[in-house]
Amino acid sequence: MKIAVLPGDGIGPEIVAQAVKVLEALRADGAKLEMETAPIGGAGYDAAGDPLPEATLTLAREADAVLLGAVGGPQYDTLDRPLRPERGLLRIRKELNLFANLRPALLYPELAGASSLKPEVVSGLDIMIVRELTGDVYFGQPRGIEVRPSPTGGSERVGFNTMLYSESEVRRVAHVAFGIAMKRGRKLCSVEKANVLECSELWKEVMIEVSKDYPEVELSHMYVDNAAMQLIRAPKQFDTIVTGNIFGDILSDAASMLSGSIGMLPSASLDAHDKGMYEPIHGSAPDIAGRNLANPLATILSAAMMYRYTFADLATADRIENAVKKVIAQGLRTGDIWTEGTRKVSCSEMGDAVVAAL
Ligand SMILES: NC(=O)c1ccc[n+]([C@@H]2O[C@H](COP(=O)([O-])OP(=O)(O)OC[C@H]3O[C@@H](n4cnc5c(N)ncnc54)[C@H](O)[C@@H]3O)[C@@H](O)[C@H]2O)c1
Ligand SMILES: CC(C)[C@H](C(=O)O)[C@@H](O)C(=O)O
Ligand SMILES: [Mg+2]
Repeated sequence: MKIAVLPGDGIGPEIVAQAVKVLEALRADGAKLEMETAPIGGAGYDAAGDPLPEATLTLAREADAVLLGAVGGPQYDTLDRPLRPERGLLRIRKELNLFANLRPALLYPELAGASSLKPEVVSGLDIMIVRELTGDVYFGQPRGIEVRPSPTGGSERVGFNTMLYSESEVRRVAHVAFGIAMKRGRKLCSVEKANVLECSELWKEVMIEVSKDYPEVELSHMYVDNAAMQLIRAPKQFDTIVTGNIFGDILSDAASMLSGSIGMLPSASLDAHDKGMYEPIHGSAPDIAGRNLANPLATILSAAMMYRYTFADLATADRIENAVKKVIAQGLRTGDIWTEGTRKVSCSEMGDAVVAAL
C-alpha cells in the first residue's frame, strides 16, 4: 500500500509525525507500506508557489490513500484567494472526487469530564456525520467579489457565492450515508434548511427517493439550526447524520466538543471506490503550532480509518483504535483533554505512548 503523506502547515507536521510513527511501527511488524511526503497548503505555496503543487497532486493520485495534517495560517492570509492554503485542500478533494466525508464523534468513557456536556448527556455517544464534500456553496458558480450598483445610489462591492447541489451529487452521498446507517443503528437524520433554501428542498426530496432502497433505515429530517441545538441538548438521539458541505463543516466542529476536544475527531474522505484521504477535522491551530502541544489522536485515528475504509483491514484498524483507548485509559492527556488527576503529555509523548500500546 502506498500512502501519500501531506503534513501541511501549523501543527500539521507535528501531528502527522505521530501518525507516521504508528504506521512505521506497523511496518516494522510486517505491514507492507510505502510512504512518500509532499507539501500542500502554505507549505506547497512556499515550496512551489502553489497550494497544491502538481507533483503533490500526482503523488496523491498514484497513492492508494492520502494522510493529511492541516493547512492554513495567518502568514498566508494576505495572499490572493486562489493562492490561499485552503484552496489547495479544496482542490485536492475535488480532483480526487472525495465526495463523502465521514466524521465520527464518539466519547471515550474516560474523557467524559473533558466533554463540554454533562457526563450523563454524552456517555456512550457514537454519532457518524456524513458530510458531502465536493459540492455546495464551497464550489458553486458563480462566485466572487464585484462592484455593483448600490440601492442607495452609486456603487458598492458585493460578495456572492452559489449554493448548488445537483440531484446526482445528493444521490451518491445519500447512498453512502444509507449504507453506513445500515451497518450502524439504522437511523439516518438528513440535515438541511429546506424551509428557506431551494437547494435544501431538492436535497430532502432526493433523500426521500433514495430511502425507498433502504426500507430498514428510519429516515428523519431536521433543519440545521435545530440540529445544532439538538446536538448540544440531547446528542444521543442521533445515530447517522447526512448533510451538505457547509452544514457538515460546522456541525462536526460542534460535535467534536461532545467528545472532549476537536483534537479527537478523525475523518475519512472517500470517492466512489473507497480511495480515501484521511485527516483530522481540525485546522492548523496556529496558536499552538511548533510547541509540541497538539493532540495527535485525531490524526492517529484517521490512520485507523484508512485501514478500515481503504485497506479493508479491520483488524489493524481495531488495533490502532485499541491502542488509543489504552493510552486514554492509562490517563495520558494532551492539554486540550487534560482534567484534574490525569497526566499531561506532549504531542510526541502521546505518539510514543500509542506506539508502545500498539
Ligand atoms: N482541514 C484543514 O486543513 C483545516 C480545517 C480547519 C481549519 N483550517 C485552517 O486552519 C487555520 C486555523 O483555523 P482555526 O483557528 O479556525 O481552527 P483550528 O481547528 O485550527 O483551531 C481552533 C482551536 O482548536 C485548537 N485545536 C485544533 N486542533 C487541535 C489539536 N489537535 N490539539 C489541540 N488543540 C487543537 C486550536 O489550538 C484553536 O484554539 C486557518 O487557516 C483555517 O483555514 C484547516
Ligand atoms: C479549511 C477548510 C477549507 C476546511 C473546510 O471547510 O472544509 C476545514 O474547515 C475542514 O473542516 O476540513
Ligand atoms: Mg472545518
